[in-house]
Amino acid sequence: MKQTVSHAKRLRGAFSVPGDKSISHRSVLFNALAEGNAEITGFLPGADCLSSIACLRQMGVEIEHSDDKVRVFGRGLRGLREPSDVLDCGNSGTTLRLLAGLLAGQPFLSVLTGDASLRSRPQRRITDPLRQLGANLDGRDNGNRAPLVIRGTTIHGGNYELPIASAQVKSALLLAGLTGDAPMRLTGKIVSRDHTERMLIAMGIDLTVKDDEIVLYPPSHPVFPYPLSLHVPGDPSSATFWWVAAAIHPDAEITTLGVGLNPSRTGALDVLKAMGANITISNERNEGAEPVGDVTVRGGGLRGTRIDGDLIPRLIDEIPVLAVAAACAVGETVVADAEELRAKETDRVATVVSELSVMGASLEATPDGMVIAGGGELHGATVQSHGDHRIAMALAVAGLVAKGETIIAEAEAVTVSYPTFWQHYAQIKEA
Ligand SMILES: O=C(O)C1=C[C@@H](OP(=O)(O)O)[C@@H](O)[C@H](O)C1
Ligand SMILES: C=C(OP(=O)(O)O)C(=O)O
Repeated sequence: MKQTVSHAKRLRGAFSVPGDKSISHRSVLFNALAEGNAEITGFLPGADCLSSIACLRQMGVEIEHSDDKVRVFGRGLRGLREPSDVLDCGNSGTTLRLLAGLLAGQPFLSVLTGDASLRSRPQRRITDPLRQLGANLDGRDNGNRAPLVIRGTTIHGGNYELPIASAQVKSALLLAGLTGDAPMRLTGKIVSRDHTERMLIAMGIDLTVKDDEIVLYPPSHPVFPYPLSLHVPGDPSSATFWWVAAAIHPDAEITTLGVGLNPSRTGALDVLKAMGANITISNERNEGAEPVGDVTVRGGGLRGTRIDGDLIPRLIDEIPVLAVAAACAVGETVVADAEELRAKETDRVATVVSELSVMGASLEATPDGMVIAGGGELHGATVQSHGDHRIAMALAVAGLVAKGETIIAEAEAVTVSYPTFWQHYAQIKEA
């Protein structure tokens, strides 16, 4: 599908973005292992989370789902059954990697695959440590690419030092550890989004988090994990599209209501503040295990900044749209230490640089990020999402300030994480 977008005179709106993708995945994956039933509201009905539901159903988990409401009938840590077919994770890295950990300790055979993008993404980051813990799994390219084949077995606890700050790797190992025969201790780069830790603790799992280590003790009593009913907060990664839209537009005021403000996810807010954006946070509260609030951004000028180091895992999925902010800012922005961008749905260094260049931005790829000159005027053009949801939405935001019309090819990719994106896009322009 091609979507044509054009310059907006003004932007206004106050609305809730859909539920957090990371928490939605975890809400169904973890509750499938619970001893009892859980009700989830605010669930993200995006294609990625629907892949998680479909895979769980293939393993005998009963799940009722209607729009943003989900009921999961937990089967306990040892109640899943062998799927009779390959498990298709679609476009979702989170589904594939968390399931690989979860299935490593289940007593049956499973095969995990996905679409062409997912099958091209690196998996040794999970297969290597899982093998070290005793898992029996393999895949194409010596275990580095899906399809992955898992012959479930007893997982041994032990120590693993995480070489990359990845919540997917951390979560895969913790899920494998749940059915292990000894405690699992993770050290190294353990600081990344921490929804798994928060949720497992809330489900009664004995898990301790310190500055330099996470230790998980496999539950010894069959009442664990408890089911966890929850309301999923709005996704800050989705809200960032509107925060940037408002920040780069001279006549804008947009409020995103009930957005997750977990500090491991708010790097984009910190960067926009450092760039001089006019941001107000109100109504801060806790919902379940997560902090939330309302975020209002008003239009104004931005200046260039540096995005690197510890900030990167706190905003990795927001970099495509932050690049749009940087292209509209005065002065240079440098993104560094972000080689992980190259291992997402597309090589997001390459796709951001090629598509924003077509719109007149002046930016260059580096091995671990990009340098964006800033200050240039964007103009409409025909651009490609390359089937990547975050690239499609970042280009749509650029189109709000570009001169003339922008045509975005493969714009349907937004359904992966934000199925109502185009409705909200129309609303903020018409309000
Ligand atoms: O754990 C998660 O829910 C996610 C972790 C991040 O990936 P990495 O763990 O590969 O950094 C992120 O990019 C992805 O969109 C969701
Ligand atoms: C990288 C992403 O997701 P995943 O790894 O789950 O495919 C994303 O949503 O930007």
